[in-house]
Amino acid sequence: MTAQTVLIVDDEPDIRELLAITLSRMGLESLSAATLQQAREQMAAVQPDLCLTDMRLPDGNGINLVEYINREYPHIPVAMITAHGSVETAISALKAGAFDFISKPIELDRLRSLVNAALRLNRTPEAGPGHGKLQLIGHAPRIVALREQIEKLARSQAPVHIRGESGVGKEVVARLIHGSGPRADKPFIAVNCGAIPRELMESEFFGHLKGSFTGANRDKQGLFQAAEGGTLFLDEVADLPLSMQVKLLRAIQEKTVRPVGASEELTTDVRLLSATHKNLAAEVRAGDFRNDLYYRINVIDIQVPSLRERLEDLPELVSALLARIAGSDGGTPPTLAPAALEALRGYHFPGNVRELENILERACALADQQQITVADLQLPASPAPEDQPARSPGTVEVEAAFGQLEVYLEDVERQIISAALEQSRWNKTATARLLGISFRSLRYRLKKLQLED
Ligand SMILES: Nc1ncnc2c1ncn2[C@@H]1O[C@H](COP(=O)(O)OP(=O)(O)OP(=O)(O)O)[C@@H](O)[C@H]1O
Repeated sequence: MTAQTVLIVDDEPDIRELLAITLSRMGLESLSAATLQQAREQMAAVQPDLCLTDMRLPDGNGINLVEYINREYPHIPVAMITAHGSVETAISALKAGAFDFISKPIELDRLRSLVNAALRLNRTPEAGPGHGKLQLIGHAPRIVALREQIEKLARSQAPVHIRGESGVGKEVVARLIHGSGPRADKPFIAVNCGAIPRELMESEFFGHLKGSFTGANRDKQGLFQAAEGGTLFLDEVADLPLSMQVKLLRAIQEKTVRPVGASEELTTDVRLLSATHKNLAAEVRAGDFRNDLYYRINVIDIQVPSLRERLEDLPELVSALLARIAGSDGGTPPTLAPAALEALRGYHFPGNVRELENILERACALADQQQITVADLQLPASPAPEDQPARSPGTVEVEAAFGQLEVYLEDVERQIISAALEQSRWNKTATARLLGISFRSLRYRLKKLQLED
């Protein structure tokens, strides 16, 4: 088998040499480039298995190279070498599509584990959401797009924050990101941050030593240690008390944890995924969530649509869920009478897929025959108008546009672009990606709408 090849892009010969020696000890070949231009040429000529790039290059910066590789060679992982303590660069690199980053001075152990993880990516033939038993059911355009996003994110080590109402499948998404990536054979540990008593939080996350507090009768491993090499999924992360947020931030920044009662810190290698049904940005504005932690965990942000927004998936979800329910009883799945499906279509599902699952489970128990009727569903009455979910502020006001359609549309466009810019922290590349338009198109619109700074 021919050795795998790594392209090293750095203008400092010493660093190139150090990296090349380490890689050759791992049985890998390396190529080097001192400039962006040389890197592009090498990429075209050789198509390496991994690219490691420095941030500052004589003819541009490493982020440009990350973007270029992602566009032209999306199957080749690229990692960024960042200056010590340069959080912004690391986060920009991850947002631009880098699979991971390593900071200077380069620790060789960390380099080896990064390289191994990157090379494992190319050897994960079954990679891709949906492998194994777990599946994101549905074919609505937003679910199809989400599936593609999961596949991409599975290849990266970036922290991902998953937003969405209760029961939409945020944990399913997190499990798929983990299960489709290079950490798949390592643990996936999910924790509901709202369910841990405050006084036990530190010990739950970081572990404790026997005797470190009353009731600590033996050493206990924390969640970080349990997730070592794998993924820690912080569900309902907005519910973390502020005191714990500081400690978590430190653990993420330093990649170390200290069990309660221990004097030594332990290094950790854990990918963080998080989720909440709350608006985390609003929690930050209200002072209930630390801005610095938000910035760290929300490097990539994805939204899972509510069931109301993808009702076209109802038939597929219903039959998959009925099969799942029947499977656990060992029987043949019942079917849904056409009127029952219609009734479900008219329901607003505040609890989303989880609620659908519960409704069907109850209906299966109630149904006399193999077919579920409207009565078996026992759907709650429609909520009073004041209980209905608030209409989105972006709702079209048809009459306001009469006589001034262009002005109205530009105003809508301005609001959307401003919100996207804010969400992407004014990173234009990320904003264009979020909106699904090209960078050039975004620049044109910013000028047209006078949003340029
Ligand atoms: N697209 C989907 N495909 C298959 N099953 C789904 C899907 N979405 C949700 N489910 C199922 O719905 C239930 C709820 O999903 P999950 O726990 O992932 O939701 P959640 O958004 O994390 O909820 P919460 O906010 O309450 O933690 C699970 O049983 C899950 O298997």
